[in-house]
Amino acid sequence: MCKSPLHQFLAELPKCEHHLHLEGCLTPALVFKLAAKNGVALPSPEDDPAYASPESLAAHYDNFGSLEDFLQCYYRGLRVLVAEADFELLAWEYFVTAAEHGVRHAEVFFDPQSHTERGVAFDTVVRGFKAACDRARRELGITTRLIMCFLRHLPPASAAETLASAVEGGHLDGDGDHHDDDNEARRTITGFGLDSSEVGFRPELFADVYREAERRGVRRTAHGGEEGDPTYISGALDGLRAERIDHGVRLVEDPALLRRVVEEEILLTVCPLSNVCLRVVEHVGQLPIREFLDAGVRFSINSDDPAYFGGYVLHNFCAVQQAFDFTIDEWRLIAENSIHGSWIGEKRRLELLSEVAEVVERHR
Ligand SMILES: Nc1ncnc2[nH]cnc12
Ligand SMILES: [Zn+2]
Repeated sequence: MCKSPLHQFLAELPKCEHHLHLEGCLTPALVFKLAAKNGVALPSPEDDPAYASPESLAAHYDNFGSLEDFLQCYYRGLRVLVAEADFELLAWEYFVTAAEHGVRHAEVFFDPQSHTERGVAFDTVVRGFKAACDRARRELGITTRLIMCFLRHLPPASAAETLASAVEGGHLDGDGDHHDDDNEARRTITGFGLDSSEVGFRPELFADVYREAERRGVRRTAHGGEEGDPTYISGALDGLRAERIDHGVRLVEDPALLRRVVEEEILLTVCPLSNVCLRVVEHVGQLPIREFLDAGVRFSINSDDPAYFGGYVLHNFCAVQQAFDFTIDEWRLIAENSIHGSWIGEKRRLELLSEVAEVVERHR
């Protein structure tokens, strides 16, 4: 996958993934398979030549002009997801690949409104994803958390309805002790996120649903500083009391805010290949990853929408290594920070830290 002498070390390094949209794991092969199973008509190749075959669809995925351009393609593909089993299969395929890439803990996003808007029941989506999470724990030894995202291009009232569905289904029930793994695992939905089009859809619009999340002991993250300027990051920290920031690469433009992120130990969930595919930067070397490491900003490295952006998590680790040539000790720090930023209890945290220590010792 990469020519670095550290490749085997990177492959074995236990990873936590925090920024992964399950709907972003919809491969062209799965689009065609589920369309046939569910009798969903795909655009005809005359209308859209990309839909001629899984191969031509994959080629189309390689050429997005911006976040908005990508999101149109992402939402169009979702129509093939209909039954609980479809959501389970989508997530299961991701977990199998993630395990091959050394993922040991995965906190995964899903976008319920993109399904309920099409008439798919909220509980169908959650039950399917939950079944895959349970199977990942049993068969792959991966621990998981589900993070429900609100689509920021839809009105806050729609977010409030989605929150109500989660409450009614009992998916937020739990006693809020974040240090206890059993309590954490009992809540079907661990956290809330905020995604979709960023610029023009300020985080503060969603303050009410986030306040309710906090009241219920639900964890909070939000996309920010992907295309939006650093005020989208400070808006998420102040207006939503977000505990993590997804992407956050434009943080580097505001040194005072960067110092605050270091002091408050906010984790950034950085997605290098996504940032290149969506033209946030021209190449991975332009990302402020070295600056973040040197300044003490905590970050994890993630794949975002791997079916669309040409790689799963190890591909992202390799791209970072090719650009920045980190040492084993620097990678150890990155791995440990990603464990500290995970929404897990103390027992699992210690397990993951010792797995990292063991791999580091073996490769030193
Ligand atoms: N990279 C991204 N940014 C915002 N919303 C998304 N939804 C799926 N991927 C996304
Ligand atoms: Zn994302």
